[in-house]
Amino acid sequence: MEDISKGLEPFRIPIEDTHHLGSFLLYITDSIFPDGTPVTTYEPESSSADGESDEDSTNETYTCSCVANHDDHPSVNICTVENGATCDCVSDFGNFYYMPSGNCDDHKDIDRQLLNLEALPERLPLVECSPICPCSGNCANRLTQRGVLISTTIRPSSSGVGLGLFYISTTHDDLPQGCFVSLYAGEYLTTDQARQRWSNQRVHEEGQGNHILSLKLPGKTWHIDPRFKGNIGRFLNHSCDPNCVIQIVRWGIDSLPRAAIFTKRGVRVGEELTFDYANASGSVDLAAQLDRQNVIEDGAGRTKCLCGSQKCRGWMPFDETL
Ligand SMILES: C[S@@+](CC[C@H](N)C(=O)[O-])C[C@H]1O[C@@H](n2cnc3c(N)ncnc32)[C@H](O)[C@@H]1O
Repeated sequence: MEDISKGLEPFRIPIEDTHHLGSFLLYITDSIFPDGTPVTTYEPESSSADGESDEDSTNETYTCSCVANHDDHPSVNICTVENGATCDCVSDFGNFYYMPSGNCDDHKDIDRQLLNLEALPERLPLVECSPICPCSGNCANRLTQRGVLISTTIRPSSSGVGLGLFYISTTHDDLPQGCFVSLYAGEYLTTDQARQRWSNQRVHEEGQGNHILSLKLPGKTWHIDPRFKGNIGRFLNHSCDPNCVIQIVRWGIDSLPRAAIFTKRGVRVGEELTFDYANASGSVDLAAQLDRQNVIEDGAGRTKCLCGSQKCRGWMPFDETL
């Protein structure tokens, strides 16, 4: 079977059905701007082109001095909670990753880190050491920068909603809660660009589905569109009772927010990985709001949800700003 990542991820990601890839053109491991520039090159400005204020802006690049501590902490995992006082990133923003005792899935040679979801205050973005921090690439505060380290495959979803992403393993070990699955990588769009794409698609490609994930942060919304260029994140279907959750993560405080997918409970071998599309900002607010409104009575213009869970709200969440 073909590896959808074409060797770009640490392990092969077989795809069982290449005939239903729709508009998908290119596998990328991290997001890009529509002109192909990597989002790692983003430099915040005091005001943005689409007129929204950018509260995240700063004129100073945040620098981490972890390298100064290499002598005291020769271990590669220098940026841990235990060594937090010696790492600017960890002392300022915390490190919510921990190493469980024992192995947790098929790649037993990997030191698997997990996210402590219970300890993380809701909506708080994770801040990892940045790719240019002088600590080593093996630093314990860079979990989402290492690619997809669990075994997955893409195959038709049993709920009949096209392709989906499934956890596979030869060892029959469940994935534990807090396991990093992948980023939701795609093209970063302004709100105007996202609206334009969505309206074009509705006119010319009806039925192809909406892949745009909107990250609503205070004062700023970023849209990630993996329809043409993306990673395995684009194959996770929506469930009203999902086994994964989206968590906002920054690779350095002044970087763009990325969307990272983590398991929110244990996942059995063969299970499809899903998240709640209403949860894209890392918050339970919208999902709770949809429950209160009982959107089942008001489905105009929405897609019927086929997640099949007992908690199904009836309709797919829809971003009204698009
Ligand atoms: C991000 S894609 C997910 C992957 C998609 N199934 C595929 O084959 O490419 C999102 C689209 O999948 C479909 N979808 C995902 N979850 C669904 C659900 N619970 N009910 C109905 N359609 C769903 C919708 O068409 C949605 O716009």
